[in-house]
Amino acid sequence: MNASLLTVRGLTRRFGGLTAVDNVDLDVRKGEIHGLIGPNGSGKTTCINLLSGVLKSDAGSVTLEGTEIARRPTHVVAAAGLARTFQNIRVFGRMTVLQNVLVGFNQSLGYNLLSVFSLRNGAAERRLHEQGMALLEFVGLADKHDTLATNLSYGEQRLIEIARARALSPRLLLLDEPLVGMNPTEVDRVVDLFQRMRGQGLTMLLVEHKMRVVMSVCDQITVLNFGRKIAGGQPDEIRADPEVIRAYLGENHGIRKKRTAGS
Ligand SMILES: Nc1ncnc2c1ncn2[C@@H]1O[C@H](COP(=O)(O)OP(=O)(O)OP(=O)(O)O)[C@@H](O)[C@H]1O
Repeated sequence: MNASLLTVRGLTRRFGGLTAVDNVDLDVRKGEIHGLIGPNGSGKTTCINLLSGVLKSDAGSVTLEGTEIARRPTHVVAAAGLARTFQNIRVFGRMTVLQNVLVGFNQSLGYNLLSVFSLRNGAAERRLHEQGMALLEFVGLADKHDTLATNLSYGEQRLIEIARARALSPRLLLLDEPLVGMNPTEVDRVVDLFQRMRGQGLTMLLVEHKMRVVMSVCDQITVLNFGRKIAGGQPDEIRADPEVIRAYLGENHGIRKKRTAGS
């Protein structure tokens, strides 16, 4: 069994009288794709926001390979090796695809944005350009590197986000509903990408409602309901868990219909 990369104990966050994340424990092992699932409003995105430093927890510890990152600012968490994508796509529409990825390097290496974009000077800039192109090659967007991001499809913009997150050279990548709004071909493409990223040793925590995908790509799954962890285990165990079926899987087919677009 691989060592734990991310160890979460007693993670708790309240919004007024509502405990959105309630004493959650989570272990994400090195090299695995770990699914975080549960009904709408069960606390998944709040968890991702707590882990990535976007929100501060009220209680609990979060360690990434031994480094405590709970309640630390986002840039400190990113520097510790945690990157994320967002439920609502965040690309810079008026920048080219490559420039969007280079922004990721800017965050990770402390490069000055101007020097990142004036890719004409020294060897460092050329190297950066090559690394950005390699990331685009990996996600299948190299031929569109010079296109404005706004002109790409929804699914392709999601790939830009993933490439940009990888520019941080993360040890753990948090993916918050990366497949929302994608057509089946795009879904298959991204699932293949996840598998190739795992093949390269990248560890991922995946929040996703598409159970076909979760059950086929995840090594381990944690299930939340009303902010609490109700189950954890391999896909087969989760699929057969009566409480998970009652709380979530039994009604899963209706979930996407109830949700509003892009939420
Ligand atoms: N900023 C906030 N202020 C108040 N309540 C919030 C806030 N963010 C989330 N909540 C509440 O916390 C609970 C958990 O929400 P969260 O978005 O984490 O659930 P989720 O499992 O990600 O849901 P979904 O699958 O719909 O994305 C919900 O009841 C939600 O309304």
